Amino acid sequence: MKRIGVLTSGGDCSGINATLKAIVEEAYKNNIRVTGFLEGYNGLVNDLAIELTPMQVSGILQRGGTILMTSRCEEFMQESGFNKALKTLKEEEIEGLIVIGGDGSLRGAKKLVEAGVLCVGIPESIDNDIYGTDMALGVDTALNIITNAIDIIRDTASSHKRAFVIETMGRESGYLALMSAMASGAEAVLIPEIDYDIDSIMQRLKLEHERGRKYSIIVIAEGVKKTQEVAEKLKVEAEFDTRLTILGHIQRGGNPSVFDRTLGMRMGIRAVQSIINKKSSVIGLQGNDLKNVPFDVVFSNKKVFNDMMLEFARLKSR
Ligand SMILES: Nc1ncnc2c1ncn2[C@@H]1O[C@H](COP(=O)(O)OP(=O)(O)OP(=O)(O)O)[C@@H](O)[C@H]1O
Ligand SMILES: O=P(O)(O)OC[C@H]1O[C@](O)(CO)[C@@H](O)[C@@H]1O
Ligand SMILES: [Mg+2]
Repeated sequence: MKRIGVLTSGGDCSGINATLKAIVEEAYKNNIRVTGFLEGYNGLVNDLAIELTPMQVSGILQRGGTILMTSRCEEFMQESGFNKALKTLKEEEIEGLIVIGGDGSLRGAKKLVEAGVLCVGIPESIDNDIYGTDMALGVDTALNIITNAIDIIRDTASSHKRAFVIETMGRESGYLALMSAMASGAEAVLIPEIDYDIDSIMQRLKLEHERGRKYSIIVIAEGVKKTQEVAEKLKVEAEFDTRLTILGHIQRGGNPSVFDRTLGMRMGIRAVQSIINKKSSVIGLQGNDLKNVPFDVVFSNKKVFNDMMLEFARLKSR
């Protein structure tokens, strides 16, 4: 094998650059050269190719974002764009492709496999909504940022006797909200996966305030789509001095945690080895081990919370 390709697609996260460094170094160790496609699938559709050498990936390990840039590419989802992507892979003499991205990007990778491309996916998305891996790349860093932000908000909430409604990202997944609520000791959490009862939450919080609690933190996953409504209710009906913080894109940047650096490097090395062994699959972290999970398995199952997390969510959502 002489040359492999790599691209990063969908929302970025921290840990991608560490992964790219490991991919290039592992490939060079095996006398394989690496082409980086810029801007996700747009780089395949429009042949935006660059040579990635060990020199180019030195000093990037600790940086957030992706040096390859990323995008959401509509054209790739259409037949004409997809065919252009196949043509690029042929013309650039790519013998295997590594796709680093979220569930959408991996669906794209699955289509490439079905079209005969040797392709390995690295699950990367702060949403942690990909079946077959306990953790996607970037989740741990995002959780650390969110938990740190909630700790900071707690200081001001407690000084002012306020209720704070904090919205996390995650699309349809409540993973970030639930885990950060647990890690920060939030009083309540609302996620799309679990039925919630806002009136009962308000009653509980009011009772706690009567007993001496001076502030409340309510974490809401963006997928619930009720953040404004809940904040308004707390203000008007519960008469809490309420503030709303939407954390937004600070959840997606910053230096990767040690966990994401090492996860990315391990997944990167495994991805190159899988390409060499001609194993099209998604690299999943299961327990402490990496596994090659077939694309079909990834997309025929839905990621769910374990019983303990579900119990915690139920307790905090009423
Ligand atoms: N079903 C699909 N078939 C082919 N390509 C797809 C498909 N879904 C998504 N893609 C490609 O992957 C790109 C990224 O997908 P998407 O916007 O869903 O992000 P993602 O990879 O899930 O990452 P994240 O959700 O973390 O932002 C799309 O813009 C498109 O180019
Ligand atoms: O950066 P964009 O394109 O606005 O996308 C935001 C979305 O991407 C994610 O950060 C990752 O999928 C989601 O949590 C969020 O809903
Ligand atoms: Mg996604």
